[in-house]
Amino acid sequence: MGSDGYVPLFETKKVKGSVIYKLFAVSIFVGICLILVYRYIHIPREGEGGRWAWVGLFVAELWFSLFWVCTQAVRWNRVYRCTFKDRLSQRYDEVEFPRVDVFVCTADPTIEPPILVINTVLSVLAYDYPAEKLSVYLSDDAGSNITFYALLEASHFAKEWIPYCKKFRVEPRSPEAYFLSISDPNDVNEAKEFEAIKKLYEDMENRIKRATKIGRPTEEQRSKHKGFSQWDSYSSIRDHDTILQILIDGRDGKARDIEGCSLPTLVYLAREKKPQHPHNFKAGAMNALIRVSGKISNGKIIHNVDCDMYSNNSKSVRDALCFFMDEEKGQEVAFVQFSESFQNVTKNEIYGSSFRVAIEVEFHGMDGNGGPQYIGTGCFHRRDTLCGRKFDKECTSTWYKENDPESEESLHELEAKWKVLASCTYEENTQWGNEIGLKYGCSVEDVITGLSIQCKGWKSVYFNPERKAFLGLAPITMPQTLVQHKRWSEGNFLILLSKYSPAWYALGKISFALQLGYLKYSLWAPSCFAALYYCIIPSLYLLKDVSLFPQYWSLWFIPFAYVISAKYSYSLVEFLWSGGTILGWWNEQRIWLYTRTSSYLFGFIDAILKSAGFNDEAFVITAKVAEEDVSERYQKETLEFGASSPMFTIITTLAVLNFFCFFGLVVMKITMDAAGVRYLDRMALQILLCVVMVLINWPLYQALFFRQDKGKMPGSLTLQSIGFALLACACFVYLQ
Ligand SMILES: O=c1ccn([C@@H]2O[C@H](COP(=O)(O)OP(=O)(O)O[C@H]3O[C@H](CO)[C@@H](O)[C@H](O)[C@H]3O)[C@@H](O)[C@H]2O)c(=O)[nH]1
Ligand SMILES: [Mn+2]
Repeated sequence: MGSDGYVPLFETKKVKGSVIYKLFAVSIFVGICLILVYRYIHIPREGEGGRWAWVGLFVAELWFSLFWVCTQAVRWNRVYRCTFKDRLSQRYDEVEFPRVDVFVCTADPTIEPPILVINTVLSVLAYDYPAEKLSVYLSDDAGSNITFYALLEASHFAKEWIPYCKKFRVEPRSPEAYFLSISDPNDVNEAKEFEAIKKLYEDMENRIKRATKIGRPTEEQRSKHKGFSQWDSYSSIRDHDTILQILIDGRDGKARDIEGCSLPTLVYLAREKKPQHPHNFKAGAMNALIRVSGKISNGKIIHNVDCDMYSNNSKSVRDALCFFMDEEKGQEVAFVQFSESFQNVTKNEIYGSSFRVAIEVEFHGMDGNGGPQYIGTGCFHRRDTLCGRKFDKECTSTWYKENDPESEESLHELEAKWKVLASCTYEENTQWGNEIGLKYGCSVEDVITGLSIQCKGWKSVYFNPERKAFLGLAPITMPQTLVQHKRWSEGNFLILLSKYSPAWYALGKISFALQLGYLKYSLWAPSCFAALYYCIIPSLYLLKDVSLFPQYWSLWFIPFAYVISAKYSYSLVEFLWSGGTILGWWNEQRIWLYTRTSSYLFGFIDAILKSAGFNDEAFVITAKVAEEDVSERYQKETLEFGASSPMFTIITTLAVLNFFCFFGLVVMKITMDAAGVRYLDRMALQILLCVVMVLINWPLYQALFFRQDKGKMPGSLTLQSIGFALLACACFVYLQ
């Protein structure tokens, strides 16, 4: 307790042992500098073999060093947060709590099945929060009547589900996840109710799945709600009017659950779409929700989740409020970003999609430097900062003084009146998508929006509780993983080129370390060149017998050996400390290689084309379902390739090329040539690099040459990669 009796609602702890870490980092830094010195003073003279290869390596190593500095910025000042929810409830009466508007976004009923969507919706509807203060909005960018039907079913089911959750303190409150986690309650009474609610859920699930299967709700189902009539004028996903339906009206005293308690508001919105109007993807959907919710409930807090990301802890709203409502430090907090975790990662995470180290380490580092990025889901915002308000020390917020939205008219009248807020033309000649709401024109709308908020003087908070607050779905195939990384690398690179560049615009507005933190992501895309160079050129030069690294008896060998071993052992330790496995770490290195050499290259090219005005923005949605055999292979941790793609051409060619370099020549030289041993001496690091490339690509060779299942590499790629690799080796050896 402070001297004036102030008791904080949250606590921030600095990480221990940071001095040791800093010393260690400095030692690596010295090693890196020595490597650069070595490269610089040993550049081969004009006419000597390998001069340009050497210069290229120098540039690549400079790039990696710069990148390494950015990765340090998110490790120096890590902080950890904890909240005191009991103090919150002691200090504030529930009537003093702010209204919270929850946004759930969905965009495609085939790859985001309605049953998944409503599980997420139900998990947030059942938050442990006063119902009168809670409103849930579903934005459906597909404007699908099946999703609407599913939400309608959910609105009925909620009347039983919410009281059940309260009575038995259910966790998690996504019905599907709950039923999966519990087989049978011990208590007899509870067991009865459990069976009953489970039956109710399963019946609903069957109805929804049937409707999904036939592609529309049945006539009988449609006749039960007037809202379906809005689909009469619907022509396609890209061409329909606004559909706005308030399914549960919390302001209406009649909306009660089976125990007679009031229910949260529940709204369905499909904004208007017309082929000639860009719709700006998720950012456009969020902005339409901000406006519509502003009229219906106008919560001071806006909380959003992706449709696959259910709430795993019913008290998360209270956690977030501990940050916003803290009298001393809450004033400066613009948003509270929760950690993003996934329900479907396997033990050794073959696609590296759990982002362990980012979640357990790097975001804590961003937090210590002024606040994490906004990552699009599992986040709580102040409504006014999202709408562009600048930070102002004098301005204190009183949370409970709500601006009551107008409410005399009937529901139907209101829906009709507010529809215009979600029309295509509403934003014309306004600052929406620019100074107000989420920003347009960038496929990581979340990150650029969060950055601009921080540049207005606000802080953000990262909260990573032990029991993960939100669980989503990570991609489960290689194409999905690569495409997702392409979208991210392209978006983050576009931010660097945009008005809100973390390098220029943010200068002086946020801390230097936070700038570096943002740069770490912005520089993903251009990193492709250094990575490509490093995994092609040294291997090819093995064929020419040209050494590009110091020989191992040389003193210059030491910094190389130290930096490589220190950096990788540290990265392994960090990964294990974050809860991963050794194999998981190895798999992550593979994904590191594949994303850098393919996704980031395409991300880079597309970003450049886009900023030159040649290319339209696109947002490829990650699929949340897969066929049975695909899921099975995923569970067995077998890489899934399937159809061919230009990205696969790159990664397979690289793999085969390294294999040729390794096998054809190194093996031959060492076994047949008497000078083989000497060769090994001179080329130790280069050979090591090539061997690691071959080892890490092992599963790829299997997919290319040995596997028979549907998830293997298509045969055309086998031929293509051999052809390209042979051509590259031949050109290199004979033409140069
Ligand atoms: O036109 C669109 C496209 C997408 N979405 C929704 O946006 C969410 C995220 O899309 P997803 O395909 O799942 O992308 P991910 O790569 O998994 O998402 C991460 O990266 C995105 C930015 O690239 C962020 O928006 C997300 O919040 C973040 O989880 C989903 O709920 C979609 O339904 C829309 O509402 N409208
Ligand atoms: Mn997703």
